[in-house]
Amino acid sequence: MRRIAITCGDPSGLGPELIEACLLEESYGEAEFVVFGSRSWCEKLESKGEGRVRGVALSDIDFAPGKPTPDGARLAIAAMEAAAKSCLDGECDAVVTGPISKALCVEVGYPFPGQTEFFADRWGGEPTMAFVGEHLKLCLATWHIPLGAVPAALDERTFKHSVRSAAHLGQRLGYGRPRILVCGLNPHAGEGGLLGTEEIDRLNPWLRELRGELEATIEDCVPGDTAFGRAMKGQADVVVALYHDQGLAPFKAVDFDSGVNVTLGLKHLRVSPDHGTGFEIAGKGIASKGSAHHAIQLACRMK
Ligand SMILES: NC(=O)c1ccc[n+]([C@@H]2O[C@H](COP(=O)([O-])OP(=O)(O)OC[C@H]3O[C@@H](n4cnc5c(N)ncnc54)[C@H](O)[C@@H]3O)[C@@H](O)[C@H]2O)c1
Ligand SMILES: N[C@H](C(=O)O)[C@H](O)COP(=O)(O)O
Repeated sequence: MRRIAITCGDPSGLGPELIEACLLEESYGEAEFVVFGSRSWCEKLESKGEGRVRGVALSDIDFAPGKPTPDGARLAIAAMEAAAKSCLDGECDAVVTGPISKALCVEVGYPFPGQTEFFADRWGGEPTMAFVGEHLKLCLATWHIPLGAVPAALDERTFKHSVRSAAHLGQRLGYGRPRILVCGLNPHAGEGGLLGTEEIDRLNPWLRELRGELEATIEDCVPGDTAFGRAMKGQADVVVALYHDQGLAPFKAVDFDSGVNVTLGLKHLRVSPDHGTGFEIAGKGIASKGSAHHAIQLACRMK
């Protein structure tokens, strides 16, 4: 039996209502859940959860949907802290996080650009930000850094780690020898050096070395503008994108409702819906619970 920790995320965002809808309307087999959030939310989920949900109340404030506050950001951080500890203490096996506002969290003293970096700090390990959707599986080589910093950040260790993570993700998802497409950094993967030389100078030689090491099929860098189309046609199992929007623009266009953000490489599994706080639609009953549902499902099943 798996026990899954679930954080509320920003209590004025979509997290609480979507987690509530999932836990009270969907079935997750034998799994049990520990939810971290406001007292009123925890008590409601615990009372309606038919013995499968335990609530850990971390604030007595009733937060209004769509009206984010510094206290809400503090609760979001406290929930992450308690959930991370629940895995370290052996009480829970994995964490599902509700979406937070990074900007608001930083305003109240949070020192990380996202939740991936928080869990890496608390649990240890070398994280990879990955996404699993109905149609696409994606690993990012770099994520929460300015675009201008990407070329320098793509050193041998970072680049190879992302491709190794893609091979590992493919294997965990059941592709025996995953086929991996790695996007080039430059338009047309450099067009033979005409549009940039990182592929020729560094990335393709590193891919050649990885071919000898990994149980995976890996081509030289492919143009980023066709990699995802090829994956959609079934020509690849996992795509590696070299920076945030190269991967997440196509991924969210195609798999927004089924997409799960998966943090690989840490001591425990952490997953999240692929959407953000959605403050403008919070509390209106119009948000889709698809991504949150898939995130909880994956946490229950992925070892
Ligand atoms: N895992 C996370 O913690 C996480 C992930 C992404 C973004 N964020 C944060 O969320 C905040 C808002 O970011 P954003 O506006 O770029 O992204 P967003 O995902 O919150 O919203 C993008 C668009 O999708 C819509 N949307 C979001 N979730 C939806 C759902 N479940 N059903 C239907 N429509 C939905 C929104 O209304 C909006 O139009 C930012 O502070 C960002 O940092 C957090
Ligand atoms: N980069 C993610 C996205 O756009 O969906 C998002 O910011 C969440 O990142 P963390 O899981 O690190 O919070």
